[in-house]
Amino acid sequence: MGQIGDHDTHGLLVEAFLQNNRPDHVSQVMGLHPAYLEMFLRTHHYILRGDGPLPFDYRHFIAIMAAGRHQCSYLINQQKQEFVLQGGDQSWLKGLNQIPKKLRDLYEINKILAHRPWLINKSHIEKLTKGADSWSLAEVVHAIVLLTHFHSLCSFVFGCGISEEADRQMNAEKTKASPVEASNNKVLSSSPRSKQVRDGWSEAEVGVETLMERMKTLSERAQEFSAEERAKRFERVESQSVELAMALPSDTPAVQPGIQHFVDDPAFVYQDFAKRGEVSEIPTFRVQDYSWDDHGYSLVNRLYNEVGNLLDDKFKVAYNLTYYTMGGRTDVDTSRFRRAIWNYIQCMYGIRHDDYDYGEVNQLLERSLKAFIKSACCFPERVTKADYDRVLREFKHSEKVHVMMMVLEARMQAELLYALRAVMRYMT
Ligand SMILES: CC(C)C[C@H](N)C(=O)O
Repeated sequence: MGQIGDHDTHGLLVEAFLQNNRPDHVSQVMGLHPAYLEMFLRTHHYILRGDGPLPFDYRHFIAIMAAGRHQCSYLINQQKQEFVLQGGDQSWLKGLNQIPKKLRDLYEINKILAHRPWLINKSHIEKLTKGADSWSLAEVVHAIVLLTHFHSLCSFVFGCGISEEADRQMNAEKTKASPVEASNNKVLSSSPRSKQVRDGWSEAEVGVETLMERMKTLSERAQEFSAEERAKRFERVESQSVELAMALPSDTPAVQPGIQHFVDDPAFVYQDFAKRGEVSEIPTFRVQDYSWDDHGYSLVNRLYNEVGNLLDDKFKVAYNLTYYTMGGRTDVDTSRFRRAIWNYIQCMYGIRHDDYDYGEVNQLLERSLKAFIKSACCFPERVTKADYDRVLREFKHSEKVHVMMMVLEARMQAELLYALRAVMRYMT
């Protein structure tokens, strides 16, 4: 009596979770776009807590492995708590060498999907589904959805400066410094870290006025180009993205001691699709041959009940959401700008929309914005709050968050397209 038994510890954890994590930082920031937040949370809760082939402890551990690819301690800690709440075996939290072989086997596609999704092929799926302790196809699809969801959520977390704010808040609580109000303003407040100005990031921005003029001109003279010209323009944007890498900070932070047991082969990182080198027989991924709408969506639905629908709703909101505003101006048709962002993101993963003129990407997205988007997508762990503050200066916070939300979704869709195509090829 009076002792805290296992059951009580469990109760305390539940309580702590409810108090500390709801609403968590991610929901607060996404709350700037309620229509999107709703779709996001529906999927998030369903894949972690809803009906599905994978046991709950597996789901949270997969989330931890995924967040580990970008060293996102914020998400890792959150998912560790949930893992414990679900009664997960705590010895797994000692690291990857303590987990069942079946989970360990997933690590290969975790790595590939996070950084070079074009490398996934049907043999990866085959390996998982054959032999002792193997995965069912439904389980593989559930795992793929979890992996891609958490990889891209890392982009959002770092891209919006959420992790720095969460860390600061934790430190403040530890040292009993002034209580940090978890308001949106605070979450997005400026960080003292990383004051240095990086090459290519500091270039003067063209500004909203010019951007609006360019969008207008583009819609007035809707030009038709030949298929070859369109392909060439795609390749140009792709190879320019390689040059952009020069301007990017190349310092991957060393993996923090607290999470390194969840990270294997941290040196495996994004490599430009255009520089895929020896494996260059890998062709550009053409959306006309395999698209979310026509192929991915139904495959997910078939193997993992309703999830195709949930993802579809989420992609649609992310792609179509608009307030017809731009940096304080109203009644603006922003669709060209938003499409340029979405297609640029997928271009970095070698995905081409055949009917799109990639020349628009260069007209509408300036170098500093491209560099920021590329960082947030491919190297989120390198993005600092200061980077967030420096880009898109004339835009509102909610608009920057809007861009990050597109980064999350376009990236997730890109990873999913490659993964699902591999599943489809394995099945046929
Ligand atoms: C990303 C933003 C420029 C989007 C814009 N505020 C819109 O409502 O469409």
